[in-house]
Amino acid sequence: MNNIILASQSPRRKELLDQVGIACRVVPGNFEEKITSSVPEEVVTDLSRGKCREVSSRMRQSCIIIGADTIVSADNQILGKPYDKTQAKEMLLTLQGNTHQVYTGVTIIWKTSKEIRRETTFFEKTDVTFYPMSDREINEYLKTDEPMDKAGAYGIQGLSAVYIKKINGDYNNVVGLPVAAVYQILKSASETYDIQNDIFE
Ligand SMILES: Cc1cn([C@H]2C[C@H](O)[C@@H](COP(=O)(O)OP(=O)(O)OP(=O)(O)O)O2)c(=O)[nH]c1=O
Repeated sequence: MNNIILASQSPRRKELLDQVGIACRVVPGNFEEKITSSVPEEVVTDLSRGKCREVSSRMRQSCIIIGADTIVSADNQILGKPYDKTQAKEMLLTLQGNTHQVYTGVTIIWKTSKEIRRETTFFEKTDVTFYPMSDREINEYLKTDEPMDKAGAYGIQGLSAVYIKKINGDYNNVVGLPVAAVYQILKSASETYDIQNDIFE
């Protein structure tokens, strides 16, 4: 079982897996992302499970499917990707000068052509502290379009890096995938997998 499917259109997640030598194929999901809880860890674990199961249900060969979801939790609010620039500005005003949490939920499914053999879901949390941003800086950042496809309306890996004072936790988790935790889980699963019989021992 080494055919890995990434159930995500996020280019960052694909880059992170490529970076560490985990070869995968992207199969974009059709899962409707609805936030049904106010508890951040529940939101990301539920959405990652939904994305992963939806893609899994369409796979007809033995494979491992990875699904993920990232949100920002700040000031008792859950911030996903902004709908428009006005909402992106509101998000950045909330984050600047404060510490918030970034949660990524990950679900991994191991399946044969016939059935699911194993499913694991977990989440990682990273604290991110922003320097204060002036109104001019926020408006200039919004002109770049970088915020629009990212939870919390910023990309730590991009131009907004100049506003990040410190982080506590896994950096890659903020970018969209805690790739070290994913690798550790794949490694321990492969150690218990009986390739002859297509089962976990
Ligand atoms: C906070 C933060 C988020 N992000 C990104 C990671 C995710 O791609 C995105 C959150 O949206 P998600 O819904 O988690 O993922 P996605 O829409 O990009 O892809 P898919 O639903 O197909 O899996 O925000 C960054 O790239 N940098 C950051 O600093």
